[in-house]
Amino acid sequence: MGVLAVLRSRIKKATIGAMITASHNPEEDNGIKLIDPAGEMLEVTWETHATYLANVEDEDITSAIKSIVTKENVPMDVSASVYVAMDTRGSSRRLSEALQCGVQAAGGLCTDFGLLTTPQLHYMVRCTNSNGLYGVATEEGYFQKLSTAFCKLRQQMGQKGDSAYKLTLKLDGANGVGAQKARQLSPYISDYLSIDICNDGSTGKLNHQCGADFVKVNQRPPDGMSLQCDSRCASFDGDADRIVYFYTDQDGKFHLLDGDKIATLVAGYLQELMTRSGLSLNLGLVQTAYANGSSTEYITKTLKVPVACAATGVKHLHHRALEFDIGVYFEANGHGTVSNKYICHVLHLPGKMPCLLSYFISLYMLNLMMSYYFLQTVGDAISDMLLVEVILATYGWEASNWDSAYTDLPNRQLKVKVEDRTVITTADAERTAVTPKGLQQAVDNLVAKYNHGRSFVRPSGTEDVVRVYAEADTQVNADKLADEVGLAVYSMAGGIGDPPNAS
Ligand SMILES: CC(=O)N[C@H]1[C@@H](OP(=O)(O)O)O[C@H](CO)[C@@H](O)[C@@H]1O
Repeated sequence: MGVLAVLRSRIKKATIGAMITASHNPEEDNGIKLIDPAGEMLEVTWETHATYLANVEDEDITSAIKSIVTKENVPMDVSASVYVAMDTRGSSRRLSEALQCGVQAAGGLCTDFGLLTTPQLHYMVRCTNSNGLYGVATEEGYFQKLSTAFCKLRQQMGQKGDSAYKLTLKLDGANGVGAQKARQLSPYISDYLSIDICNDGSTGKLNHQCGADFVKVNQRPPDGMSLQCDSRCASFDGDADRIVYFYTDQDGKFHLLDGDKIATLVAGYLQELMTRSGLSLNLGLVQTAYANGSSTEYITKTLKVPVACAATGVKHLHHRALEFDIGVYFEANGHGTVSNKYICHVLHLPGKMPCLLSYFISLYMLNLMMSYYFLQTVGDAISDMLLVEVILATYGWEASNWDSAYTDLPNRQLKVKVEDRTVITTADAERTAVTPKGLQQAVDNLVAKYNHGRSFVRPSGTEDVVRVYAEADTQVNADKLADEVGLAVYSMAGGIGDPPNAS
C-alpha cells in the first residue's frame, strides 16, 4: 500500500509520524517508517511511492504527487497532521521534502523535526496525541524525561562499595543520528555516566563497518573504536532504535551482549523488584526464532520467566508482549523495550505485605522505570542504554559479570538468493518451513547431525533474500550447518547466483 493510502486510511484527525530512515545496508537509499497515533510502528514502506519520489527530478515532484493522489483516490479534505523527521543519510533531505509535498497535496499538515532518532519521533507523536500526559513533545522534553528518571534511579539505587562498574561507556554511534543525540544527552547525565562517542559521523559513512547490525552479524567490534580490554562498549544502529553491548577480554576475545542478553538482564532485574515489592504481576519475555538457544534455556530454567516466541519484526513482539502485565521484548539484534499494564496495578496492594520500606522503595523504582523508560512504544537505543547502565551500576557489574549469566551457543546467519522468496512459507513463529514441500524435513535431517543443532529458514521481510540461521556446539559446526541448510534452500527453493557459503 502506498504511503498516501496508508495516511488516508489510518490518520484521520490524529498526528502520525513519518521517519525517513533505511535498512542497515550502507549502500541503500532511505525509505519511510510510519508511526501510528499511539506512537507505535505502523508500517515500513521500503518500496513505495515515496521511494519512487526520491528518484524523480525536483520539478516533477508536484505532478508525481498529484498522479499518486489520483491513483490512490486520496481525499483532499482529510485533516491530517504528520510529524516528519529523518536520519543522517544523504538521501534523507530530498525524500523528506518529497514526502512533505505529498502530505500537503493530500490536504495534511506537516511538522518537520529535521534530524531525530526514530524513537524520538515515536515519542513526539505519542506526546502530542496524549495531550502532553506522556511528556513534552520537544527534544528538551525527551532528554529531560529520560535523564530525570536515570539520575533519580541512580541516586536511589546507589552503587555497591565493591563495585566493578566503571562510569565510562564507549559508544559506537554508527556514524548516524544517534551519535549526535547521545552527545546532546551527555550533559544531562554526566554525574553518573560519561559517554565516549566514536563513529560520530564527522568522517565515516552511516553503518559502514560499524553500528549494531555490523557488530551483531560479524561478531566483531566496529572499525573506528580504540578498545581496551574489559572496557564496556555499545553500538547503536543508524537511526538509534537498536543497541548491542560488547567487550574484549584479557585474551583479546570479543564478547557480544546482544538483545537476548539485554532482555535477560532487564527481566531478571524487574523480577527482583517485583519480588521485593510483593507485587504479583504476570512478567513475560518475548523473543523471536533468532534468540540464542542458551538465552531461552536461561530464561526458562534459571529466571523461571515465561517465554513466548513471535515472528520477526518488533511490532509482532510488541503485540505479543501486551499479553503479559509486564512484557520484556527484544529481538536478538538489540531492538526492543518493555511493555506494561503496570500503571493499572500501582494501586493494588500486594497479597502478602512485605517490609513496608522495601515495598515502597521497590514500588517507587518500578514506577520510575515503567513510566519513564518503558512507555516507549518502540525500542529506543538511548533509553535502553540508560536502563542497562542503571541495572549494571546497581549490581556493581561490568560487562563481563553480566555476560557470565550464560554462554551463547555459536551461531551463524547467512542469506540465500532465490528466484522468488515467497515460495518459502513458514509456521510456528517462523521456526518451521511449510513450503516448499520437503525443505523442513531436509533441515531437520541436517540439524540432527549436530550437538545442540538448531536451524530455520525464512524469507526476509526487508530484503529480497531468504535468511538462514544455524546454531551448534562449536563455531565450525554452526558455520557448517548454516552452509548445508543454505545449500538445501538453494537447491529446493530456486537458488540463483553463487551458492551460499558462511565461511
Ligand atoms: C534477522 C534480522 O535481523 N532481521 C531484521 C530485518 O528483518 P528481515 O525480515 O529479516 O529482513 O529487519 C527488520 C526491520 O529492521 C528487523 O526487525 C529484523 O529483526
